[in-house]
Amino acid sequence: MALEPSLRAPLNICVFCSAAELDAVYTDAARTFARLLGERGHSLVWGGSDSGLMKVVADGVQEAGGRLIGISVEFLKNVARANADEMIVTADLAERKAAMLARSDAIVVMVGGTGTLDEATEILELRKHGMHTKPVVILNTAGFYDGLREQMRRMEAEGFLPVPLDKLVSFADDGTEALELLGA
Ligand SMILES: C/C(=C\CNc1ncnc2c1ncn2[C@@H]1O[C@H](COP(=O)(O)O)[C@@H](O)[C@H]1O)CO
Repeated sequence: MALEPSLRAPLNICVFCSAAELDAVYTDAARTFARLLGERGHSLVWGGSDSGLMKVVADGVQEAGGRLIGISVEFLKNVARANADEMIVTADLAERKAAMLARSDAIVVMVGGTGTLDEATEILELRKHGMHTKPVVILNTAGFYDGLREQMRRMEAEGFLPVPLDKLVSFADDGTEALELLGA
């Protein structure tokens, strides 16, 4: 049975998402998710930048009262958000992904490009090998990840995955479902 919101422990939720400026179909969904996250007292762990969807999510969490934990990287530190509650600067992308995972209780993958895909696949690969057990949810706004889900189902059906797909990752249609899947 799901716990009442007031009884749920606040989580550090890591969000991977696009650094690009996007259509309202994506920004509206990101704003809604970010607001829920902040209102429920969770903290956002994210790439630290103040651009694109990353900014939309950080703004939404902060405006709703949530904490911001940025994990930037040396070559992008000049575009890091100024008013995050914490900002860590790592030496390179590999160190950054490790720090993001270490600081998080759960991971949500929102719409994004190669940067987001790189982060998502690394986190899933580590989970596959039992290097962590943190839940990973793909927020499939407007069916953006339908193709990826199809590909992963094929990997599972044809024996490419050593663990059942549903033990590796869950897909959510919106922010409410994503938090529900995390019990958050
Ligand atoms: C505004 C400028 C650069 C900002 N770019 C990024 N800042 C911080 N983190 C980034 C940036 N680009 C990629 N990342 C990380 O990858 C994910 C987004 O990548 P995508 O390819 O846009 O999906 C995101 O989760 C970040 O952690 C100057 O041009």
